[in-house]
Amino acid sequence: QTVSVSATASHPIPTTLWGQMFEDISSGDGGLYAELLQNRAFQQVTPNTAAALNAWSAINGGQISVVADSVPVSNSLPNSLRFNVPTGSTGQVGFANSGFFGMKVVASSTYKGSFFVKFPTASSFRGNLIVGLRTTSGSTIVSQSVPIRGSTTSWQQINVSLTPRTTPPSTDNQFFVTIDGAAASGQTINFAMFSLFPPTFKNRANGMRDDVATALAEMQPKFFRFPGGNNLGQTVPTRWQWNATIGSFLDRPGRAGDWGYINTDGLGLLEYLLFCEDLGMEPIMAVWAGFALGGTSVAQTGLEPYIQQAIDQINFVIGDPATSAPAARRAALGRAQPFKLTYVEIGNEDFFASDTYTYRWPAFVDALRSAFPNLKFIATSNINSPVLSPNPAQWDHHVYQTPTWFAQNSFFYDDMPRNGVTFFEGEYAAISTNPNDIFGSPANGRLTFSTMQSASGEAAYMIGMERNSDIVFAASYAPLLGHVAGSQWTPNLIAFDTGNVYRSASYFVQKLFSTNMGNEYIPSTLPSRTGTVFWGVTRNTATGEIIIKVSNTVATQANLTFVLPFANVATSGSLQVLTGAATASNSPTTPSALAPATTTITTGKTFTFAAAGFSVNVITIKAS
Ligand SMILES: [NH3+][C@H]1C[C@H](O)[C@@H](O)[C@@H]1CO
Repeated sequence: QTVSVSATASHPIPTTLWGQMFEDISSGDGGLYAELLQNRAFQQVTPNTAAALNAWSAINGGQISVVADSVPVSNSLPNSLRFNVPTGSTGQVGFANSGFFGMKVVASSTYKGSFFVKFPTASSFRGNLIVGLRTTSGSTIVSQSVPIRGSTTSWQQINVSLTPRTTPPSTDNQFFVTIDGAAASGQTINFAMFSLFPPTFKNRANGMRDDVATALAEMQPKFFRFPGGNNLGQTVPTRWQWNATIGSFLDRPGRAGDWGYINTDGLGLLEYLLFCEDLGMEPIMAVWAGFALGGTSVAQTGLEPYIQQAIDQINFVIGDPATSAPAARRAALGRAQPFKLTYVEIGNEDFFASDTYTYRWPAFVDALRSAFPNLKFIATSNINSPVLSPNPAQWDHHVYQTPTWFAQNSFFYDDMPRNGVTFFEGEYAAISTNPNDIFGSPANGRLTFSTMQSASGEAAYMIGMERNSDIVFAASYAPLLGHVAGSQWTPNLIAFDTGNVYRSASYFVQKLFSTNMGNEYIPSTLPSRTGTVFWGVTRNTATGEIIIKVSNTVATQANLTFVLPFANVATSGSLQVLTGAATASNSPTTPSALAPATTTITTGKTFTFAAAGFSVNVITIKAS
């Protein structure tokens, strides 16, 4: 196959083309968000139930229960941990938190802990709490003594700073609080709002888990879609609400998330926005748009308060503190300057409620567009079905399919009309090899981790989106992150457990495209729509490099001859290649089965290239 490359670019590559979609789907709390304690503030639990004590356990006979405190630590956090030392206790008595499937502890790292404590009734007790980290088998890793007294009947915040000298043998570790049982026999002490942070990404307070955030940063993503996805809201009262996710932890009630567990909302709107800036990403921010996934749509006559809440959410991001209360909240939290925001998504997957989207879309867009005329609003129902008014200028298209589907739909956007409407491929992934049961179980073809076959199929589809990036302005694989021990969805771009991060085959494909984007598209001989090998050419005008991406989606090697029209073409270029067996994948048991390799290849005005079976290739050549 000969590929003739054009001398002139057809269109600029949008700066936002490759990015990340994020929602908390076993990926926020216990994942990207660095808080180590699970159920840290007993949010949204029913007092006096075993479930309320999730992740908490007693030590040496300590009696613990979650109670609705008569004087809670804050209005948003009505529950406390009631700790009673049985009379006749001996030895250290207390309780522990098991984190999210344990917690990673590393020597010489400093773990910053805090909690609130009070005696519900005054007593003459004076003594010390021992606060620290221990292995699940009970041996202390590091601890600190904290004096308390029974006269403290109002909430007192305690802060500890724990720096272990040794690294424990595993991640089976706990945070603990104990007291001398004999000295404290019969005492009752209340606790609230625990928190324990390891060192975070860029050392941000209330920040991100360093190894996970580092893996995200390595992709050099250009946008970040948040906070959902489904996690926008299963019911109207439990929807994501921006104002419940900012400020002090004491003011964040948490919510029942859409994936079967409580979201602390410690990872909130300001944390998302700061993370966008830390990684050089533009936000693509969703507003809840009157449809709850459980099936409820707010009636047209009842939308106003939710539209106002969306306006306030946007004002928190870009408003003027002098004229907008939500913007003044942002300034009071230390950020007077507005954040960069171009795109706002109206809802999520509203094809589940197209009938009401026909009135919800105009209600939100008309109000938001008049409040923020410079923003672009993305519709989330099926493209032009139903027809919406006003006609959306941006659509969010999602597709989960087989590897073959992606290879066969590399030309998905080639036939779209060029009429000013642009597209956000907000979620796409090859998730099953079974076209008759895409969302089924692993026994029925569902992928647990992406494979070389799925990643090369996705690459073929991405080559198509790059070719059509005059109308595709952004695309992101989904879901981005998932905890291997408790995920609601597979495959994820990045899997992680308590101590490790696993970069998938698809992760390396996303990274290859995002770190080798170029800034203009160079047309070339089109691949066959029904073929199995796909290629695309871009140029980086700053470096004078031609970037050729090739995806071979089948086992047989593909031989290509490239013909470049440029006067000067380097005789050698760099090749970054990800290749392996069709079913090869990176997983906890085979964490580095697949990794890109960089070599030098012979290039020139005309050169041949052999694309290995099941391979994704990026060739970079100096040319002018
Ligand atoms: N059902 C998928 C589509 C939705 O937007 C996401 O929350 C889910 C996983 O990426």
